[in-house]
Amino acid sequence: MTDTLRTENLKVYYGEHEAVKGIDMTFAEQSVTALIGPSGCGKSTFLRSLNRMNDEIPGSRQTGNIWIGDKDINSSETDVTVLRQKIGMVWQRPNPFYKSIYENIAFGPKYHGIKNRKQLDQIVEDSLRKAALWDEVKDRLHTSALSLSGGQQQRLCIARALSVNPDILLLDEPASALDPISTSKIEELIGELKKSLTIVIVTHNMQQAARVSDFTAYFYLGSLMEYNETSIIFTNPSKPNTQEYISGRFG
Ligand SMILES: Nc1ncnc2c1ncn2[C@@H]1O[C@H](COP(=O)(O)OP(=O)(O)OP(=O)(O)O)[C@@H](O)[C@H]1O
Repeated sequence: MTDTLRTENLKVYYGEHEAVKGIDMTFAEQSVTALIGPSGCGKSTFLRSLNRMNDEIPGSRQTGNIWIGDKDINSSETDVTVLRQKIGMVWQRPNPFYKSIYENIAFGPKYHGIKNRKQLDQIVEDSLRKAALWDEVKDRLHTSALSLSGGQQQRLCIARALSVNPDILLLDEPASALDPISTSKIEELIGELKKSLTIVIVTHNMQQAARVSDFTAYFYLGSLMEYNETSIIFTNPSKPNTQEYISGRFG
């Protein structure tokens, strides 16, 4: 079990613009939570705040709290590198390093001090297996990661995040740039990974949210409008606005 991730009155600003307006959310462990809502409603901004990726955006600032257990991730005691090891992130476009498949996975563990070759080999194999990529790449580990297909590159990026043993994985539209077969592989993988991880996924694809998530949060204009079990959000939402969005009437 990991410590529960929770936000409390979280607000995120870009300059004067309040992009995320006071969100209180608790994420269920070993579950998938989908963040949905029309373009510009603050899903990605909220997601990025969860492992302090917004720190990298000039002009962005935040108020409120993000807790992991009883620790505030924005406290001055937080080591951001360790935080991002524990809360990994995968972006919309696969972004492997310009290195071999092996080195993409070994990079994080090496950075965190693992030097033993056998141990690294094992981590590389385990991570690629967990990301359902091992069988496809085991004979070409030392070729460039850029020689992989887009779908394979995205699973490589998931393997890279897994290599440092995270508790939480943040996925920002991880399959939106992929073909249907690669997309279903990623969805299957999410189903496997949630057995040991807490997953938060931003998606524009309503079928995907319904298929992969246990809980769904509907955002609108920077506010959290509705948050419940996915089966309830998709069959009996409490707000008309949620119903209109999920049935494709806007957004
Ligand atoms: N780097 C940035 N600088 C300034 N404003 C930004 C920045 N990133 C996002 N915003 C603004 O913050 C608001 C929320 O954007 P965000 O990307 O979080 O929404 P989103 O729901 O993820 O949208 P999409 O579904 O289109 O990706 C928008 O008004 C957007 O223009």
